Amino acid sequence: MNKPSLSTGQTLIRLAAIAVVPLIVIALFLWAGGWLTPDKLTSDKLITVLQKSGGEHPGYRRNHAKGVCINGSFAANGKASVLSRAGLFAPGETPVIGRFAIAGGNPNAPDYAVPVRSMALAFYQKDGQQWRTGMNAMPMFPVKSVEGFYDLQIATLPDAKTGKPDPAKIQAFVQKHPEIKPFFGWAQQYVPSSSWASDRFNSLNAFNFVDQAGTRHVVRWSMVPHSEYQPINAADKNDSNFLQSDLQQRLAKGALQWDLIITVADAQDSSSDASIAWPADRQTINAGTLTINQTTPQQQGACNDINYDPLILPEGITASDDPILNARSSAYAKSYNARTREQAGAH
Ligand code: HEM
Repeated sequence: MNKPSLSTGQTLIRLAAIAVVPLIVIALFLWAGGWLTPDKLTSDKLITVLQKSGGEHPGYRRNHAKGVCINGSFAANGKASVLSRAGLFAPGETPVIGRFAIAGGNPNAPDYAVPVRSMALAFYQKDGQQWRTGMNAMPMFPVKSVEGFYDLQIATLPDAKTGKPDPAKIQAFVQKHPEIKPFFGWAQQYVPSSSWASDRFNSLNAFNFVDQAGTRHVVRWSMVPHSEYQPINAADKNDSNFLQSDLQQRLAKGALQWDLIITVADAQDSSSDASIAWPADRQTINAGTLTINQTTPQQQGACNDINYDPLILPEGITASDDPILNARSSAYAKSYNARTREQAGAH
């Protein structure tokens, strides 16, 4: 049976419908590639600005580039199980592979030149799930947004003429991101310790702990050192790797320990703004003790192949609404892909 032929109008409508499909596909590609939103802060932009600030160092992390691997275990006392059903909080031991580092993208920076230090940990639960966390030795993050982080890198880039950050740019930054004032106040009076062993490391970002009943608790956490604080001294400045030397000397004498302290938010505490420290009177729970007994150079150590993505979480811990968490996750993946590709010799 012959089909009735289409009128010119019907043919045009059908052709237009067919053309719409590839146009939608092209638009989706442009959108996914960021061409429709050139001002959007992508992980590429974050990594590029970190490289501008720390320099190009193929094979190294794009931030916290200088560090060492560490090994040990976490002994849980069971007390944090009221907040989270994650396996690692039940009484018992969980092996840990971690990393100490100093902030910044320069793997050759002298240890004394960088006041901010970090501890990153991967906990390996019996059920195969992992908890990865990166903590910094500061009480609050300088900024509350990803844009703030990006702007801060730009504002603190050295001026071509003076070799130092331009005070006018810093002033303009503070006007746009006034939340940085408490951080500057802290930094002005802060005297770094003479050892990673005596640093207190803080999650800064908030997360949710989820208990057996499915109830969420907004928390932050800290690793609080057993070793006593000693301020950095003149002799430390003679050794550009004094933190690594100190760590080796201490571990030769015995293991180092920290308590994992969980801080529970009150209703008025922000879960999305890491630039605000929560008041000191908040409920805390000591979840157990971290013991570190071994260190290895990062290039040969197990931590080299670990991306301490803060969103790798076991059942019982979930991300908060802090927008910095997603940005961290995607920037760390970019950095990880770049450095492992470079280490494999494929530039
Ligand atoms: C938008 C904000 C941030 C960006 C773009 C960013 C970016 C990065 C990048 C690219 C790395 C290197 C990752 C790798 O190659 O494995 C890194 C490392 C690190 N960051 Fe961030 N970061 C941000 C915020 C934070 C915050 C809020 C903390 C809070 C504690 C933090 C703690 C750390 C730590 C501890 C490391 C070292 C991890 C390790 O030893 O492997 N960062 N960051």
